[in-house]
Amino acid sequence: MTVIDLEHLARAQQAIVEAGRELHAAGQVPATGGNFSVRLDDRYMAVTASGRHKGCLTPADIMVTDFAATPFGSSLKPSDEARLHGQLYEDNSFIGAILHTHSRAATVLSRLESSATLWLSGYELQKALEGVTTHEARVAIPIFDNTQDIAALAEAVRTRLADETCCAYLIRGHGLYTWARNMTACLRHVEALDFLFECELALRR
Ligand SMILES: CSCCC(=O)C(=O)COP(=O)(O)O
Ligand SMILES: [Zn+2]
Repeated sequence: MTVIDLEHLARAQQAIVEAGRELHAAGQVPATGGNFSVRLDDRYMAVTASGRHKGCLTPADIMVTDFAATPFGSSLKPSDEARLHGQLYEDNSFIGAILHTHSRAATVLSRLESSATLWLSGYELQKALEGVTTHEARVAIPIFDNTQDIAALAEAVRTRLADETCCAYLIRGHGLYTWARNMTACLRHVEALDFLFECELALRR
């Protein structure tokens, strides 16, 4: 029988509500863009329901699904992109939180960069990313073409990330996915990556 730790769920919901407020205020999730999740255990996640405005979430907007995005104990519709979250949790036991954002910089830069990888190097702030210790590192951010076929995209991400170490990917003309061991580190990734994307855009102008 499946048992969800309700205290853990309540903490996850609160972390997601607060992340939504912060990210909306920072211009990272305009309109109803973006979706967020927190791992509950090795099968389930707390994830935003579809179509919610991320700046004014309440705990009731955050539901439980398994990693296949099947709702558990809820009649809400999960995020259209919930399977992208589930795929990352399935394949990476260290991941505790995932944020998907739709900033202007991520949207524009992923369209300007026509190759399948955005390379970041030479920035002190890249050390805000997990595992990066020097401005001299070359940080790869994979770029996937946008699609409405989320199951196919999740498989493409799975295949590519099996061979590459990274802490984020871009979907072209769409936005950013980033992950970390917990929500605090994940929020830091969003802030740092968006700063780096803005820098890249300025350099390419
Ligand atoms: C208006 S944003 C289009 C859908 C999207 O890309 C997104 O991030 C939000 O989808 P969700 O189903 O999670 O609300
Ligand atoms: Zn999106």
